[in-house]
Amino acid sequence: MTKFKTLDDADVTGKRVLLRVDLNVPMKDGAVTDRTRIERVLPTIREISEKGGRVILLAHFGRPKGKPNPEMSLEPIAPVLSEMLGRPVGFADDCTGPVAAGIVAALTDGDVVLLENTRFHAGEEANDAEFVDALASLGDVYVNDAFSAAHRAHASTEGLAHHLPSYAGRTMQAELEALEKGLGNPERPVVAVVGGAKVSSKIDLLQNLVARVDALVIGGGMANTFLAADGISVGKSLCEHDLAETARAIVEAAKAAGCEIVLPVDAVVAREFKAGAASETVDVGAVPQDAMILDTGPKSVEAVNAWLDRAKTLVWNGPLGAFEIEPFDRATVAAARHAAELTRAGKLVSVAGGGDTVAALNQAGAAADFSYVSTAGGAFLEWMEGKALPGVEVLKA
Ligand SMILES: Nc1ncnc2c1ncn2[C@@H]1O[C@H](COP(=O)(O)OP(=O)(O)O)[C@@H](O)[C@H]1O
Ligand SMILES: O=C(OP(=O)(O)O)[C@H](O)COP(=O)(O)O
Repeated sequence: MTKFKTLDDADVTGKRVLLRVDLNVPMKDGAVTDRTRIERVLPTIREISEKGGRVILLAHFGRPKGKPNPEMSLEPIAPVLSEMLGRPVGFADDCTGPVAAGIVAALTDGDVVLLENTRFHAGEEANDAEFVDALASLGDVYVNDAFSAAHRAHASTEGLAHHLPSYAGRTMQAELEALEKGLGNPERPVVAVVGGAKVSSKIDLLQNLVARVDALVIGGGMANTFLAADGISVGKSLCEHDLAETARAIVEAAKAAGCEIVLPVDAVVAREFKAGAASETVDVGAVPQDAMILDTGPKSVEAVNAWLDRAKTLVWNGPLGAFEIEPFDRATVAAARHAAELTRAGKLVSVAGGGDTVAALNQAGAAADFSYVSTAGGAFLEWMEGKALPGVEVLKA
């Protein structure tokens, strides 16, 4: 088991506690559409606040590439957090500089404040020493409760731990314990389902993952890159053509490891990405040039479900389609409900994670039946791959 200091070891009373959380939640039209990540950090916030700590929340939202971007502001999340916590949550529209310093200086014991998106500064992702210093000057203690961002060696997820006494939050602790318990020694066959849209940031980890699982089901936006690498035309679909070589290497690595790669054989396509857009189901070899794949087709879902029937353990990150918009939720909902049924019947250990994956499982009414639902997607897959996560490693020091 991972050994690091937890809140049991921390003296937070009267201290300014920089608490890294993951508030990168699914949102639509300015409203939070899935609150799971917020719910999961409430115990840590409450514990520090009740012990008299001054809670200064650090978080990112989206990928603003080091520049302020009003569309990726954390401001709309503060009132949601306040409602869920049942106490006021202040907001500072910068995470460093005079605005942040002023709001932090005015805190009294037990107060909670959220600072604006750390990724509005290029120093965050660069883990730049000057930016880390600026953040560190706001706190006396650092607590990391963002397991789902622990695969990033950023200033607020890694750098800060070198500067301040550092501890794991309750969610970080619980996630690692639950993953170790559920997947530390998984019963085989193990099936991994990987979909979603973060193709370039997740494709590399598949290379190692294939050595740890018996089948890798590739769906969602991720599948298009593999289909294209196989010479199949995917029209206007989300696809990273420059990763074709990587995709082919993963298929070879899977062959060598005896892992079966399961790719879609049919797809639901549309010409527009909006609710009610006309859609049709076609074989993957017949995707029209002016259309995009927005969901995995029914024949492919049957193949996925057949693999779930054979499996003893499922690990899942990334929806099989653009589930936020009907009817492109069908494959994700069908596979999620099938996995939930098998889990309820005691036939499958099912572990899923990722901000959007959790939202999709909630939408399908399947989340409660899964053996474990992690807040993490990429971090969870990297953990599964056997990789050391920078945000966890630094807490062990
Ligand atoms: N075929 C597709 N085309 C475009 N987007 C897709 C497709 N399949 C899935 N997606 C999108 O993937 C997103 C989730 O991807 P990702 O962020 O990788 O998952 P998670 O947050 O669970 O880790 C969703 O917003 C969904 O709409
Ligand atoms: O949503 C997240 O990851 P996930 O999509 O893998 O679940 C985390 O907040 C990390 O975000 P990032 O992938 O932009 O670093």
